[in-house]
Amino acid sequence: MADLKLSETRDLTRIERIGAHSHIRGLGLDSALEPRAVSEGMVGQTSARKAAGVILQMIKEGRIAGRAVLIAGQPGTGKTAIAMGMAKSLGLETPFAMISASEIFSLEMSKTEALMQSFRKAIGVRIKEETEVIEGEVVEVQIDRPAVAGAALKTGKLTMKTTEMEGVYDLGAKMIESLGKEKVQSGDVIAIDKPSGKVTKLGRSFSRSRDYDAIGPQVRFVQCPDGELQKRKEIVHCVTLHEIDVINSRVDSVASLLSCTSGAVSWVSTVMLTQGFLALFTGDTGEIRAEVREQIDTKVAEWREEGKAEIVPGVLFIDEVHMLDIECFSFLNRALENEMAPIVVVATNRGITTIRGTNYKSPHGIPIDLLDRLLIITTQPYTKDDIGKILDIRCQEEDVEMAEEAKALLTHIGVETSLRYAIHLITAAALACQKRKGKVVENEDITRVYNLFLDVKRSTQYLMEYQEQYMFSEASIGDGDEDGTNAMRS
Ligand SMILES: Nc1ncnc2c1ncn2[C@@H]1O[C@H](COP(=O)(O)OP(=O)(O)OP(=O)(O)O)[C@@H](O)[C@H]1O
Repeated sequence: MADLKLSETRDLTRIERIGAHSHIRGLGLDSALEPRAVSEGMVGQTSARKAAGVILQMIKEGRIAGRAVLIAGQPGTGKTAIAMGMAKSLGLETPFAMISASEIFSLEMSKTEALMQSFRKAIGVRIKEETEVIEGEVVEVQIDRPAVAGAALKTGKLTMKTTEMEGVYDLGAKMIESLGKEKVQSGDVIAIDKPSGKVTKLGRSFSRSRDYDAIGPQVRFVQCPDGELQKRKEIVHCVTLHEIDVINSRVDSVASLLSCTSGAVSWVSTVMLTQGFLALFTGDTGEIRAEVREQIDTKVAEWREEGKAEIVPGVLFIDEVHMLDIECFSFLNRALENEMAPIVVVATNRGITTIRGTNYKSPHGIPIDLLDRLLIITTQPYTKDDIGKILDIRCQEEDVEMAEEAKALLTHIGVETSLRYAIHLITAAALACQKRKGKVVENEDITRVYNLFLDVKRSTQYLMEYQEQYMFSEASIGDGDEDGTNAMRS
């Protein structure tokens, strides 16, 4: 059964999924943070990209925390794309958490708990751990075979050397097994992690390179290490505060975390190793008790003081931020004051609107006091040229070959309707093309799908014409603006 599941997973992962933003590979800036016209999947929107680049630089330098940025702009002007670009440009070690504000309203946990979890997913902890390793060139592996099979456990001796010294170590059955697994022989340069006994083959010693007439391309030659055989080495683990929270609430043994003094750091890695990172993704997390978090924060603060850990403030992106209510906004205000807070990037396409949970209106539906804290970046509507280029990139991303004429028509549709609608038509037109056994998407395919699927303007127009036939229709013809969209909203 387990095997079956595994092979199913493999099959599934072979299918490459194309998401709305999969063509975005960064912000497309040069080293001076100047936006390139078309780069890393990004087109136009130069001033917003440049501003995002400055924020990114602040994050990378890691010195500031608790700043908040608002990306405001009309629908489909690339707010989420810019946030994705920021995420892609951050190194793997800087956490990036992304939520849509509506996600925090659930019956399973309170809104503020959901927000708190998102905050802590965006705060990284780089934990440094010292471990002892034995590193050197193997001179000899000598295994004493028991006279009678199975009579006693195998024992043996391992002789290792560096350029300066040589040492002999007694081997137990477990070590013999590890060395056997790695096929360790004399002339190999190996490292043995002392606490776990894990053997890593670093390569073959240069001094042995003449031993062979023919050497396979996979053989790696390394220098015989110098200095002591036994060394202390630093290992770095990167986890988020949320991951530490989850592990602790799972094993429910903060006590074990707290009881570790010198070995506190290795406690994290031991739990990671024994429970595995996968443990983090299974089942519901539920609410995490405040005292668990408090204790973890105290412990992390201690590690920081001892130089064993560093905080890496990441990015928390909250899309559709106008969906948060007044309680959440007040939570955000306070959470941003915390010295470990991540950079919070929020986005909205709303104008002046009601703050959820109140009767008051405010720009973007965000209370003025929070708004005052935000660095505001605006996105601008796209030019025809930009739309054409984005559609071109999307065609490449979706592996769709499109005739120049058809691209021009699609760009025109994008200008008249919306960029999103035009992007959606790419896949549909490619299917229409496939159906007529064509290889290249032509005008006829675009026209076909344009007539099959309505854009917002035509859909509204249709509603205005046939509203009597629909239930509970309240709009009268004169209600709307030119294209009737206001009437639809009302
Ligand atoms: N400058 C850009 N370069 C490349 N692709 C872009 C750019 N701007 C937007 N896109 C693409 O256009 C589509 C719509 O953009 P996006 O979802 O980022 O808009 P948005 O401003 O977040 O919209 P909304 O306000 O409706 O959430 C996405 O597929 C996005 O990747």
